[in-house]
Amino acid sequence: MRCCSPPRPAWVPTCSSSTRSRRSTGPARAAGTGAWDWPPWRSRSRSRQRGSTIPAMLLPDAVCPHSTASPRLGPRAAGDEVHRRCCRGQPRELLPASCPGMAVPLGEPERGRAGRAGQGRTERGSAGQDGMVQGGAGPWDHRIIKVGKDPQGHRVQPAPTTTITPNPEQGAWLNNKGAWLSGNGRGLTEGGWLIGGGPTPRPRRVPLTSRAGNGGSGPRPLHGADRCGAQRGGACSALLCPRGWGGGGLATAPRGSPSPPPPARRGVPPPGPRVPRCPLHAPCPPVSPTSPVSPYPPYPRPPCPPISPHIPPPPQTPCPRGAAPPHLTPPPPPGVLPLSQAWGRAPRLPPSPLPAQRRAFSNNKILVELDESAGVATMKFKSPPVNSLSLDFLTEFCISLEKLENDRACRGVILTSAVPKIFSSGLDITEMCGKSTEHYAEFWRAVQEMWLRLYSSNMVTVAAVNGSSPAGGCLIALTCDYRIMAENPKFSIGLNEAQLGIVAPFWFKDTFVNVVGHRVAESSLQLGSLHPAPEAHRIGLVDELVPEEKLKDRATAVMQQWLALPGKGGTSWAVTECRNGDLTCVGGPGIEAGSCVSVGTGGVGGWEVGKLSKAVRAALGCEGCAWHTAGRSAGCAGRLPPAQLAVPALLSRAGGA
Ligand SMILES: CCC/C=C/C(=O)SCCNC(=O)CCNC(=O)[C@H](O)C(C)(C)COP(=O)([O-])OP(=O)([O-])OC[C@H]1O[C@@H](n2cnc3c(N)ncnc32)[C@H](O)[C@@H]1OP(=O)([O-])[O-]
Repeated sequence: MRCCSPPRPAWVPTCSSSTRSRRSTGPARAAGTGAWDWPPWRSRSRSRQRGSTIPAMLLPDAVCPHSTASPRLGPRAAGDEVHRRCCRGQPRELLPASCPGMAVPLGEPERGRAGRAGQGRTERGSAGQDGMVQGGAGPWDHRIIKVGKDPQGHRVQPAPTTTITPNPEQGAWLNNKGAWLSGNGRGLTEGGWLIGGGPTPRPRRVPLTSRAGNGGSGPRPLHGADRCGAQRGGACSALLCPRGWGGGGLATAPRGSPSPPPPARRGVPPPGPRVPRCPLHAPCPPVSPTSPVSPYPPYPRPPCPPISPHIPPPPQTPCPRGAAPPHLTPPPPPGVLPLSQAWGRAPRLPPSPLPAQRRAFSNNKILVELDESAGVATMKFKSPPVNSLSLDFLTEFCISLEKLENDRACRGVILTSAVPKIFSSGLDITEMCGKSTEHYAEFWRAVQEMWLRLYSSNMVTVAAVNGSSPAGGCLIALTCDYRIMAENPKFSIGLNEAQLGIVAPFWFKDTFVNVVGHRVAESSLQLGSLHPAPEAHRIGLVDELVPEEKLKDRATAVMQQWLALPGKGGTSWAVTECRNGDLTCVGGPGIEAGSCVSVGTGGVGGWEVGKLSKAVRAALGCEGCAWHTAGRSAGCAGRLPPAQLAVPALLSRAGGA
């Protein structure tokens, strides 16, 4: 603990009276009382300033209580020692009168020597100047009075005395406020003012061994070594050391001596200890706990956590991307678990097939259901009571068929009825009587358009006849590629126009002949027969009979069979287009587009060229075509002459069938 250290004003000089007493000549204002003639600029003359100290001998010589702590030492020595330790740095007037240190001079007085003008440099030994460095009694007690000159040498108003404290451990200087001081090469500065001392150590100023090499073999003689504070009993101070470590700056350090410490930055402690600073003297004593070494208490660092010798593995987290599908993961070797099981994760199931995408659209007459995965559409007639082929029905039929034609996902169409026991009753009789001519023309164009579109469709067409199908209904079934009829004797099918007193158009007849043959067709057409399902199957009017409940599945199976053939739907016939009365083959499997050119004017119906005679094919100019279907455009259908006249006329022009 520190004793005798009451607080004092910062500007009050410390213990300077005793150090000045020996050489001062001026009278003391309050001799024996400890009063000070201070500050010096208040004195009338400089001589009075220099003599305004109280001789230490005049201080009361009492017994310091600290002297009892050192029985080995005498009263004076003990008091000196105690004062050095405990009472240093305190003004005399604040010390107790009983302290023997009051009667003990605190070391040799160090008077500043006037520096050269303009440099602000002060050196010891020049008493009576502004700068004054006073060697303290202890290693940390060095008092410096501001020189009263700015770094440019101009005389300025002196500032209060500043007490600096060297910190050998940290290699820096502290003022009495605990702030770090810096040096400018000519002395320590504080706030830009030179506060005394000689040149302070510069950064990395290596001992001048090179100078020794230039001027001699050994180190240069010490300059002012007798004034070294360490030799006087105190520790070496860089400021007071005559060897240049802050004091004289003229000596050369011996070889191998440690480098001088870099100048401490204000507020930034230099790294690492710097003792000893003087290579000639003993290391500075350890810092006394009572010394104002560092204003900052040691920062209590928290203890480091114990290091466990075993570092547990990180927790296993499932891979966000998951494992590869099983079908892509090679099977592990025998006896080795797959990674999915080793990681405790269930294997990923194979990707399920895409759900069947179904689309449906309907109108008032027809319901269309398209299975995109199968590429098959189902057209269900829903025009009760008998699915008669009215103008509206035919129009809706053509629109729905065209939609499916343009849909690349559709490759086949199954035609069936949503009306029980009735597939279609044929042409709507009400459309053919009591109407205008324009209506008749429109109706017949619609009938021909329906037939042409269905006959020339690139899609596979399968008729699932699930009810009676007379006349026009039979034509729809005959136009399809395949006919499956419900095995019900009550359901009948055929061209019965003769029973109505009308003649079936030639394209009705030709389509019928193409299916059942000429003789059967001739007999059936002449009689207008309706053939029950078994008979229709027997004459070849339908391809097969199946129970009604299996009609849909059978139609689907037949469709898959057809779709499995090469080419879309396995169509093997060409399509021609009628332009200005000419039939032009627009292409087909194995047939070059434009290779077939028709003859004559006027429209014709459709034929399968293979079914035509050689003369007809020669007349059409398409002998090279194995299969030929004519007529597709509406304009062609509009100019289509009556079938009864068209075919004979064409055949007669070609030279007869
Ligand atoms: C160049 C010309 C080419 C011509 C081609 C053709 O297709 S010509 C066409 C040749 N087509 C035919 O000859 C078909 C003849 N019809 C039949 O054979 C039967 O009606 C059936 C077997 C289709 C259904 O028998 P079922 O017992 O289940 O039924 P149901 O008999 O009780 O009749 C119910 C209702 O439907 C009515 N209606 C029927 N058909 C048509 C029609 N086509 N139209 C309009 N309406 C028709 C019928 O009048 C009745 O109406 P109502 O009196 O209730 O107001």
